[in-house]
Amino acid sequence: MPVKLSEVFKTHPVCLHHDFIDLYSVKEVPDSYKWPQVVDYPSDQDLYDVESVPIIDLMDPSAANLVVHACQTWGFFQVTNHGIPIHLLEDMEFEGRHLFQLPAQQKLKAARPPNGMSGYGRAHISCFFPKLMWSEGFTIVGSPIEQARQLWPLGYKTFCEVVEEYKKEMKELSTRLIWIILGSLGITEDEMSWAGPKSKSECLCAALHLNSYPPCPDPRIAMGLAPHTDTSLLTVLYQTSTSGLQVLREGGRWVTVPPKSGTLVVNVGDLLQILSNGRFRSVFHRAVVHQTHHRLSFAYFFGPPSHVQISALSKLKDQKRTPLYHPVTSDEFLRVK
Ligand SMILES: C=C1C[C@]23C[C@H]1CC[C@H]2[C@@]12CCC[C@@](C)(C(=O)O1)[C@H]2[C@@H]3C(=O)O
Ligand SMILES: O=C(O)CCC(=O)C(=O)O
Ligand SMILES: [Fe+2]
Repeated sequence: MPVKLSEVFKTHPVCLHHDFIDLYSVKEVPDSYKWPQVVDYPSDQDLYDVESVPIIDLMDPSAANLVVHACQTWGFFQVTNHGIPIHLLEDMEFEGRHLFQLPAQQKLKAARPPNGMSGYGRAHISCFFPKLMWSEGFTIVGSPIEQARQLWPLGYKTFCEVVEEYKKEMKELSTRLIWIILGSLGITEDEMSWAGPKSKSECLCAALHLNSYPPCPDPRIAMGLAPHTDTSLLTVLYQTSTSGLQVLREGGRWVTVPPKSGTLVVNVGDLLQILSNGRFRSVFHRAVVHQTHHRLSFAYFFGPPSHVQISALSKLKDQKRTPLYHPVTSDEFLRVK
């Protein structure tokens, strides 16, 4: 049964108004936010971790090989020389802080409706966990104007301009990265025209999600964003200078991805795992919080058009590998997930 993305969360509405707590004003972590076993939150030690997520210079002649290797071994990598102007990252950070610093009552005016995708609210996965997460989010699917108008009836223009520019640049970078990866599998643009640079922007499914993690009185017992994998082909993440993103390694160890100015984090999503028949892995990650710093991150989820069925690429099947997953559209997949 085909289902729209917006309908997926309908039966699990994340209703904010009933039990809304303004995380910026609480002095102690309430019981509903206490998680067991959030032990290894980032310490200085983690920043010198023996193993770390690869950092790849996209101008390096061997960048393509490094990207493919990172997708196979980590499912995560950081990129430098990615072509996104630093001033745009700074502007986005400024606009993000501007948004989340608004009074709670103002932010709630742009609350995501129970059956919607866009707007202010808790993480969409929140309803699947027994405890609440120490974060707030703002999801943008399509134009941000409607929600931005609720937040700033007179001054919404700059926010929208910066967001539109950011989305445009993110789409270009994601397209470039996905073609590095597909190219390595021997896939040509004719075989997958929907992912090609010439494909119309409205064809592709993309969502921009702004995460905000307010300072937390006791980060050892709170969880910013619970362990999850992303429902995308690729995700491109900008994180501000406070660390918090952690990636799960074999053996259950969480490795921190240290923020580096001007660097972007890229990770493989579930749909690329399906498309690559398990060659590239969509890896669990989470975000922990900080006692004094307000951390932000912006995730751009790059996906196929919602009607396109994703299945193991035939070139990979030809190599006598049985398909590991059923063909699925992104909407169906999100519903099942
Ligand atoms: C296109 C997407 C991808 C979503 C749902 C929808 C809009 C917002 C995304 C996030 C953003 C925060 C983590 C996550 C796990 C969440 O709760 O909402 C993501 C989820 C997913 O990757 O599944
Ligand atoms: O805040 C972070 O670093 C992680 C965000 C994330 O995983 C997401 O938005 O999907
Ligand atoms: Fe994520």
